[in-house]
Amino acid sequence: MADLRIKINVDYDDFSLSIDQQISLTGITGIFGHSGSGKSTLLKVIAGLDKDAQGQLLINDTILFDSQAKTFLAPQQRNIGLVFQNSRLFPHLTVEENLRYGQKRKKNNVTNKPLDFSEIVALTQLESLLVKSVAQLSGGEQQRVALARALLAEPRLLLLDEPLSALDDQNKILMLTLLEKVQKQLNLPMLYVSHSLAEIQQLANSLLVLSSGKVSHYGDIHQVIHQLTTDNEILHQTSLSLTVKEHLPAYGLTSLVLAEQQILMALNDHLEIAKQARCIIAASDISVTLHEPRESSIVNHLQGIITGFNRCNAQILLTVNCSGQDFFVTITAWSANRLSLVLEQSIYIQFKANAVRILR
Ligand SMILES: Nc1ncnc2c1ncn2[C@@H]1O[C@H](COP(=O)(O)OP(=O)(O)OP(=O)(O)O)[C@@H](O)[C@H]1O
Repeated sequence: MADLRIKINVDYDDFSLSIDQQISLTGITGIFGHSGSGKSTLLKVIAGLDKDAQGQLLINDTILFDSQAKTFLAPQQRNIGLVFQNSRLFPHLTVEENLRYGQKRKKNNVTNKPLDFSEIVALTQLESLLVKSVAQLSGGEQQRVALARALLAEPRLLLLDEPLSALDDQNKILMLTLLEKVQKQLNLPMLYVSHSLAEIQQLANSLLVLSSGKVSHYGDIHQVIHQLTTDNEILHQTSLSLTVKEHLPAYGLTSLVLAEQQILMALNDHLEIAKQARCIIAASDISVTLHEPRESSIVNHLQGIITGFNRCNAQILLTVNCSGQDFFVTITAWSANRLSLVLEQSIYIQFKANAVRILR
């Protein structure tokens, strides 16, 4: 397993980026932060596009730069691919010519099996566009060309900086599906920058959060989302991956496994049985009861223990552990008083099937 070791400082007139973090290069790592938090600057340093950074950057034992030792690998020597918001394609060339250019940038010392041109063209759905000039393509098509061109250079790491921001909703979904497929099929680690947490949640396995040029959180995506929820930094929510058990079309439901309990969601028969489904449940969509609500139309009621009790303005954010999974629930201080809720108390949480939102 590859690791990216980042120990860098970048000083601009009004902004400093200071990062000391080791990132595991597996799957997709989301890089999230508000505008101006330093996301693009970090990607530029990794790509070798910022020569003024101080410190060290390594992938395993390979030094990408070490300012003290005056070592600096040029961008084309790093074997790192880039896809930006507005892809920089050659407008006077056809799609195929743009892609062949990507292929020429391939380094010889790659360890992965060589990629087949037509395999990448098929994967990125560009077969029918090869002879077109890129100037004739839509924004979504151009982004797919940019992705294919980056892949054909056979990078060991792919950096994506807001690759969807210029696309409409339909093209965003297409591109997200494509990126997930590409990542799995080529086993290519990706760093995916976005200021949209919703976008990152659909793709990433791990999450790095930047705040004013520093890393505020890093780790498994669900754990970091839970941390951001308890820190009141995002809309309170439970983020989880569950195994799909069965579809119940007669009832309009799909069931998911939560240890010895189950969660029912609105029927989604696109989900594959026995595969993991990633979902979120807004804390405001869950309520608590002291006894199991057997005579309610609400389909989900899970037994759990209150493990967290945080006041947040006039609301209480409860953490309730059900079968080893933390759920977040917002209730009013009035309800907390009326039910005399305390830490370690055994209660039930309840939520409708429609409250379970599937991300992928
Ligand atoms: N070359 C530069 N010289 C001086 N300041 C810069 C330079 N590049 C970026 N900055 C500043 O560094 C800060 C971080 O910029 P950066 O583009 O990394 O943020 P970001 O998190 O990617 O933001 P956004 O989501 O808006 O793209 C900003 O305040 C920006 O103005």
